[in-house]
Amino acid sequence: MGKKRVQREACFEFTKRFSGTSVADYHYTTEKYGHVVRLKGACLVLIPPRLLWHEPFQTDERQFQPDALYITDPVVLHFIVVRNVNIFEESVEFSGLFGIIHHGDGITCVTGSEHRKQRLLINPVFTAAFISKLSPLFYKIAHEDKLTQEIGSTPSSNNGRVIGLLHYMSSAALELIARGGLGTSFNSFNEKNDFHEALQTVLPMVGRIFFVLPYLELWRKMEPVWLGRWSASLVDYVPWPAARKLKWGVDVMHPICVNLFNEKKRILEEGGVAELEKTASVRKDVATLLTNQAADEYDRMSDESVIANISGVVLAGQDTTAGSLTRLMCMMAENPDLQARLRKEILDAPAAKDGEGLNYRELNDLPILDGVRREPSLPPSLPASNSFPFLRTKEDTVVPLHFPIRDPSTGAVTNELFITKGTHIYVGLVAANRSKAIWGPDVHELIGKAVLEATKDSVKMPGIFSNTMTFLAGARACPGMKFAVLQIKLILSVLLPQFSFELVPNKEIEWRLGILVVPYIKSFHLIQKPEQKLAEPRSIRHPVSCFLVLV
Ligand code: HEM
Repeated sequence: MGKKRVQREACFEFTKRFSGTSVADYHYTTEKYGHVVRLKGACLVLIPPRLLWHEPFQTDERQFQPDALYITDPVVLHFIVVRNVNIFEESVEFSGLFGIIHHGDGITCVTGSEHRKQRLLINPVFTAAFISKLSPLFYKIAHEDKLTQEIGSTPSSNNGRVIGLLHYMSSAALELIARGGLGTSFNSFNEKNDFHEALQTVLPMVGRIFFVLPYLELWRKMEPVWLGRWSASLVDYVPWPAARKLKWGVDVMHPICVNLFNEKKRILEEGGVAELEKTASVRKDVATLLTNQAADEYDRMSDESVIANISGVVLAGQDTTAGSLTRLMCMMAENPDLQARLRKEILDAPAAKDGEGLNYRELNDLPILDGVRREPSLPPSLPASNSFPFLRTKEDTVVPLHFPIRDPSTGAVTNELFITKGTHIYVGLVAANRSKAIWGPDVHELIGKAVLEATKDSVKMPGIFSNTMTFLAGARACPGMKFAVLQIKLILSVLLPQFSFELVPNKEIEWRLGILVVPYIKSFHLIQKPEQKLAEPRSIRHPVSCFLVLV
């Protein structure tokens, strides 16, 4: 058997695993396939995208999806997401999808100077100094959570109560982003809440419409505008439940974001900046910054982009945080000893003894809590870059490698990688966080405090968060990182002293990969519809198929 064939089979096997169901499938990819993996493209396309899209796929236009690279090598990642963002641009799949979900060019779908402008506008409310002021509000909301209210008031039986934790975490995260980031409330703790349901619907549905993703950007920019709107209205009649559900979610989300913006704008026009700032929990928030922009026309964002950003921040900040929190609680349930140590640490903190919530600084002073939230094995809850082409190479480029590659056909070792124009790049967030070569041989066992030690010795990663790739790196790194970390720490500090968490006996939890990482329990969906049987995950050859059918 020729070496080429072996390589092809390895690629194929990896692709099959890549499109597998469990996040755990990713944990050993670097050990098995290395830190740069070529993913084989999918079937031949009937209508070449270049006939439909003005910037055609360059690598192999005969394929519906061309070959792609799945990258976890630290030096390559640094080269791609930090140093050369102009060469490795966001893919049309990404901008088309989020442009449609948010009805406009928000931060998630613009590039270059427009992206920089939008980031500069929202950055001031994501600094440590600013976020630290949010802890009293977060503490109040954590106490309003149904989890603390309902379960806490139920007389406890010896056997405890079985709960779908993600649902509670999701409501709390939505309310935190609403009140902390937008100066409003989405009544997130109400049982019947269309907005909440819409937010939880859109991303899972994307997995079912993956093969139209390359065309969404073209569709949303379609002219005349009425033609685009008219064709969108037809989606309600197509015999394709996933597309209809996605449209339902977007149709519910959009007017709520429009109303929020109009209300803020009205307050600004009638009462000026002082009145607008009264709507924010600490004088400023994302909504006030976006509504009250500089007068300079060049620096201003269109109303459409402002609304898209309001919608984008809610979507980006809600189920990501909820997923991470639930994953951490799961980890606590799997490690009762760690859970007990963390509980003691929180209860022993002076402020906790006074019956007051811990503030930003006090939370940062707790070493076990800090170690736990740095957990590299914590799957990033938004592995978007694992789910569909994230970046596309704009020109032929030679990229340096940290881990050399051996050419299977010649045996030659290379320290550089030639990436051709048009190649799709997946940034392997999950796999990079679990690479033994990066973190050391015990990466799969690292929990809690051990992480702090491991961070010191590990290979330098470009990620902005504790050497992990969880919040990405570079110009597109998550601006909400500090916001998310405060939420996570604060909610843990409120819940752990009140509850002890255990896994339900005989029910194995599996974390599965869609656009978000979502927990499943045996054959039941853990989040919204426990009564519903889990649909079989769909798996085809191309990595794009790693979207899972979640609901
Ligand atoms: C644990 C929770 C979170 C995780 C793991 C996370 C992770 C990420 C990642 C990996 C990206 C890059 C996505 C991509 O371009 O493919 C991102 C982007 C983003 N995140 Fe987060 N995030 C979290 C929480 C939040 C929160 C709480 C907010 C807002 C308050 C937020 C706002 C955003 C925004 C606006 C972007 C787009 C940035 C841009 O394109 O420039 N995220 N996040």
